[in-house]
Amino acid sequence: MNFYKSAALALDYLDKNQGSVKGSLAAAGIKSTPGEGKRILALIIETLKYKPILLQLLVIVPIQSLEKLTFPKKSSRGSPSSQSLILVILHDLLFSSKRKIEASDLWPPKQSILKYQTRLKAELVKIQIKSGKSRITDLAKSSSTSEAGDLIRYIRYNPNSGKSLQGLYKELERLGFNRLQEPKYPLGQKEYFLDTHLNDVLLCFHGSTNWWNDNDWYTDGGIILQDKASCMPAKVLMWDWNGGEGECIDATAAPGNKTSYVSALMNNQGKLHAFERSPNRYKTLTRMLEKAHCKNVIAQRADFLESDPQDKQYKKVTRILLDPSCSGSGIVNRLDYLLEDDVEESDSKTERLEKLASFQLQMILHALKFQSAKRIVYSTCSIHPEEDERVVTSALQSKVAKEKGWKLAPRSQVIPTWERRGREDEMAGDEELAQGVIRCLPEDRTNGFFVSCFVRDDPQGLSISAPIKAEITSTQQEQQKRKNVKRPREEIESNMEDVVEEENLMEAGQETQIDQVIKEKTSAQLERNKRKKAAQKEKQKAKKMKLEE
Ligand SMILES: C[S@@+](CC[C@H](N)C(=O)[O-])C[C@H]1O[C@@H](n2cnc3c(N)ncnc32)[C@H](O)[C@@H]1O
Repeated sequence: MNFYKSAALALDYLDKNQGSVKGSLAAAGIKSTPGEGKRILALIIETLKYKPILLQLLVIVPIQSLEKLTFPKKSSRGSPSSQSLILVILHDLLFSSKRKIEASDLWPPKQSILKYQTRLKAELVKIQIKSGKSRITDLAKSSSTSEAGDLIRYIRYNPNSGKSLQGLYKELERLGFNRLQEPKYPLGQKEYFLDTHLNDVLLCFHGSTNWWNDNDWYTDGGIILQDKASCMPAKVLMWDWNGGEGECIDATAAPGNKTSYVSALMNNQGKLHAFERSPNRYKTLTRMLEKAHCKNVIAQRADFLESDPQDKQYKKVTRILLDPSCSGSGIVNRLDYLLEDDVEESDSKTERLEKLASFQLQMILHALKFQSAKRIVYSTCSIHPEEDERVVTSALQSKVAKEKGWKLAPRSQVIPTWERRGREDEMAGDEELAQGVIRCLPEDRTNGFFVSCFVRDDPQGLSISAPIKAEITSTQQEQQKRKNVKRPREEIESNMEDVVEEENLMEAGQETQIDQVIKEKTSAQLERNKRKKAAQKEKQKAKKMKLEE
């Protein structure tokens, strides 16, 4: 295979699964000689360094739509996506030492791209001048979000504080800040703009800014430091909310940034039930809610899985936020994770992901049972499909989801203007489902993140079938059993604090309807693992035999 195609395939794999560059070659099924392998690796790493600039160029010169025949929207099986192929070829044309595409002049992708080379080079020079770089290769560094100039610090305005947004603008004016009407990257030290997806509440500043230190706006809870992606679940949850609708639950609340945002979107009125299981984190939650002036939150140190969905106190709950513990793989420092060799790690990593996925599914299935719920947002700060699309797909296929009429909200209700959507091939090839969910990656200037939203029309009008009734009555027994089960899990929470805690996951022999779904999923995953291990062993054996020859 042409080495551009191999590199593009590996890029596709990385975009979908993350992991190390080295691992991506093998995982994408790319066979190469050692020399070739090194060349492909170098091309992938270099392309990733320049990817934001290359994407910027492709907005100005949209090669894929200009050359649809060469670069189709859907690539054939075993071929790389057109975007990745364009990226690796463009890299060589614009940034490699020879500044040329190393392929036959008759190769159609080369011919198509060369048609635009004059324009591409001119636009690149414009970007270079605008960013004040003396050499084109310096653009690689400035495109990295690890450089403060391109990093954005997000500030959420908190209306619960009683302070006005106009007051915040005034304060910023006093401090010498200039509000821009449009996003700009990199931002100047004294510039800011309103985020285009959460425009009325999220302010974007230069990465090195820290004007809030010792400022009353921060100490009085008028602003909250919160990553953009972490604001999305609350925004999606409260879509089309009107105060008279009912109450809300935040099932996994600490440290509480999403809770306080939901509270603000409820105008600090009505009731928001917040669960937090860990005693220490519960303390943090209550401190945080106090600082954020939340008056409508009823916080309890309790396990959400032990709550009774039929309990009278939750009768009015129509919306549930579910942001459970996850691997935290979305919280990454750009390219660092790509360079590590993770072969040794992969087995325990898979196991850990499986445990997390089972727990996450269990949480969703429990939330789906709440009698009046009609909107449930499930989010993670993970970039692994195992914790994201696959968990959502399993939940949709569950008995409780089917019987209670749950489906996935359409894109129009889930921040439709956000471009990066779900991975279709991780959702049974269903484009509509994939469009309904949101993914964020560090190159979007956010943490890696995932947001999905389950909806149903009229929970009150649904008649509860006999098997579901039985499931409901067994819930309390399940809850009692769970209290005695010890389950290990590592957790990294959404705002960059690492927390390792022991927790109950599952214990053999306690089979409920929920556990059955989880078990099915887990055994399929274990089977896959077994096959992978056997293949690895075979490979090692073959290698050893070769050496002995
Ligand atoms: C990812 S963090 C939530 C972050 C939070 N939503 C925020 O934005 O600030 C997950 C939290 O859920 C809590 N948790 C995990 N399982 C739980 C359960 N079964 N019931 C209640 N809380 C749980 C963990 O202790 C942890 O504090």
